Amino acid sequence: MNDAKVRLSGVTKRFAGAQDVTALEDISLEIAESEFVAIVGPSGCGKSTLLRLVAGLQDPTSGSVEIQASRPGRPKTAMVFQEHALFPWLSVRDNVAFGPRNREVPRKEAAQIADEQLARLGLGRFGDFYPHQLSGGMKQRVGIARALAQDAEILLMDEPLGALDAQTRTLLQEQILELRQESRPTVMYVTHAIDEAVFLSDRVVLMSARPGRVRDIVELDFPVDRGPDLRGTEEFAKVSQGIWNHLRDEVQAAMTGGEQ
Ligand SMILES: Nc1ncnc2c1ncn2[C@@H]1O[C@H](COP(=O)(O)OP(=O)(O)OP(=O)(O)O)[C@@H](O)[C@H]1O
Repeated sequence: MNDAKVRLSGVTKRFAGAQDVTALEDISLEIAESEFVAIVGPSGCGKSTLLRLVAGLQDPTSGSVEIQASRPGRPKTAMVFQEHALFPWLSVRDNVAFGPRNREVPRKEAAQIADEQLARLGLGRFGDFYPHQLSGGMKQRVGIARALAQDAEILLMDEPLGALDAQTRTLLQEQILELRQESRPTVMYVTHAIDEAVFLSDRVVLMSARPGRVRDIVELDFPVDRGPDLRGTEEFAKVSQGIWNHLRDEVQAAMTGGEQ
């Protein structure tokens, strides 16, 4: 891929300690502009580590991570975490405006950006609220709005719906799909939920039990303008089952201790 937005080449990550842990081994992966790539794999296979390496929060032990910048000054990455990680002392609006304010966007403009992103997530009325006044699903939407407000080259989402109940999760999956259709961001999306990966993405990267390697990459043929009905189709069930069949051994290996 010549025009890769993200290029991971032979990335290995080891953590030194009483017991050395190889979290990731020889990961090579390219992600195109506007592509939505889901990453699934058993617990502990290094999915979060992978996102942290792309975010520049950690360095690979060997190999490289390159991000193609589209314009100077644009943040490379913005992260959405499983736990919303909002600042409790800031209003919802100020939480979302935090990224733009950090980039020295004037206060009024940053508030405007925040209000726009909150409106996109159906939270237009809640700008003056504080995080403790919101439900878990609303907080998570604020977390997503906050990441979107950073207008980063790549959106990194680490199990963003993992802590939510099934119904809220289903609704938020649909919201994320709409956001995707509106603005076509480049996304790396870690999830344990195979149906979520299939519903949202262009490709699903299947990882092995630790040390995490790319075991397979499944290309999905569903169009970007897919709707919620996709979930009820035979093809959706077939693809999801196929991914689970691939993953089952890895999940079992992780449960019995993996390689280390
Ligand atoms: N800072 C660290 N120091 C030492 N070991 C670490 C560190 N961060 C992660 N690890 C180890 O690296 C491995 C991969 O962790 P990581 O959190 O990336 O996995 P994961 O696939 O995201 O897991 P889960 O699905 O359970 O969230 C684990 O064995 C973990 O204990």
